[in-house]
Amino acid sequence: MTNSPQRDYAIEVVRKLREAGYQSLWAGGCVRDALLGIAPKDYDVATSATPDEVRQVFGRRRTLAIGASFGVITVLGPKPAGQIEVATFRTDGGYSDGRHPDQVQYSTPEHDAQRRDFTINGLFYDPLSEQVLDFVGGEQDLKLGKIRAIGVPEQRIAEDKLRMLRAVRFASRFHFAIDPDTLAAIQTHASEINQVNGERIGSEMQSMLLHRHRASALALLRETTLEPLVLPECANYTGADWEELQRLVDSLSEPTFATVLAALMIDTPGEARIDTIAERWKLSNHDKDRASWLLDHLPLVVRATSTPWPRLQRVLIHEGAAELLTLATAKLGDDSPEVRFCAEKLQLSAEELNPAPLATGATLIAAGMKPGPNFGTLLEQIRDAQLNQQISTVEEALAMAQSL
Ligand SMILES: Nc1ccn([C@@H]2O[C@H](COP(=O)(O)OP(=O)(O)OP(=O)(O)O)[C@@H](O)[C@H]2O)c(=O)n1
Repeated sequence: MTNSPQRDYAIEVVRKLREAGYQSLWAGGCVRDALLGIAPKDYDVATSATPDEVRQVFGRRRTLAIGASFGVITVLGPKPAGQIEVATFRTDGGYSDGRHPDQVQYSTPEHDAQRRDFTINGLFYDPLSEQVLDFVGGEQDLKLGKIRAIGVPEQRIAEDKLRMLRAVRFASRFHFAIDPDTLAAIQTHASEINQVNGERIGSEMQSMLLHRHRASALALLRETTLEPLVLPECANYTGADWEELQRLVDSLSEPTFATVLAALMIDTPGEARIDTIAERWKLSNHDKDRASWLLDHLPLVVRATSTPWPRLQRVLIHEGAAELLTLATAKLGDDSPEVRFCAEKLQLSAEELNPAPLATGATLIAAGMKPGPNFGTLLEQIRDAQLNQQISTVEEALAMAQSL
């Protein structure tokens, strides 16, 4: 694994705690990723030190205690290293809200591993001796390519129903299989995913769908029977339409979330299609508006070669144009005449593609025209004439305004 400031600091944190007499190890997702040869996006440290003791070791000014009631202290590293979450080994009590433990009891690495979701996420690693500590069979499952709940799958799901979607996310991300007992438990309890708040579901779906294995995620959502609950918009696709939807999302090249959403809704009729999902997942206005814009304007690109140029030009100068082209390319293929036409136009210089308007409201007022309700339409017509290269000077624009 290559060194990074974050990794170096995560080793340093383990060393400092060890020097102060506490047990300390890397834990969870970072161990899994490192063993898979993937650079972890963040490092979590688990320790026998209590939150107060962690703060003493690193100093109050270098720590944040936001998660202290769950045994988690954030240790702030030097700038490029970012921050490391240091969690005291714990056994969680019941989860009456399905998310937060009712009470937290400090414990040992063995017990701490048992409270985690899947075996591949239940591993510890000592970066000083380079030893893996595995109490749950996670190393074996990493080799076998298996997502297996730790202990009794029903219990792990009952503690946090979102784990059903996490299983799909990890299985699709790593191309792993969900172990039969874990899969059966998810199928039995799928309807309980409705108890999880929409925002958490949305953010889980976002990371699943942004990953390039998003087509496998869709197939797994169907297999686990979670699909009609989390993505009912796609649940009616069958046969060739279902195959086409998977092909389409698979062909998206490094899409934004809005682009994936638009792809998923491409054949869903109705004005409110994006609004419904946006409401359900509490999407940002940006994602919601952009996805709707993409769906509204895709037909213009699909007919690019017969769309009047100013109309298409308006679309291509919009800040969503690159995303629209990603969607159109996935739909039509990168050698389709329409996609090639738009891609070529996008290569034009900014001045050619988006020349400064010859006239604005202020230009018309300065020329003595009275502002009125028809000003907007007038300016649109002038802009169209300019983009069509029928006029090219302010004088011509004013003459046109006065003649309309
Ligand atoms: N519902 C959850 C969420 C998290 N965890 C545990 O907490 C660790 C960290 O969780 P998180 O950061 O959400 O996920 P990662 O496994 O780090 O995965 P990612 O790379 O997607 O962040 C997990 O590895 C797992 O051990 C869990 O048991 N149950």
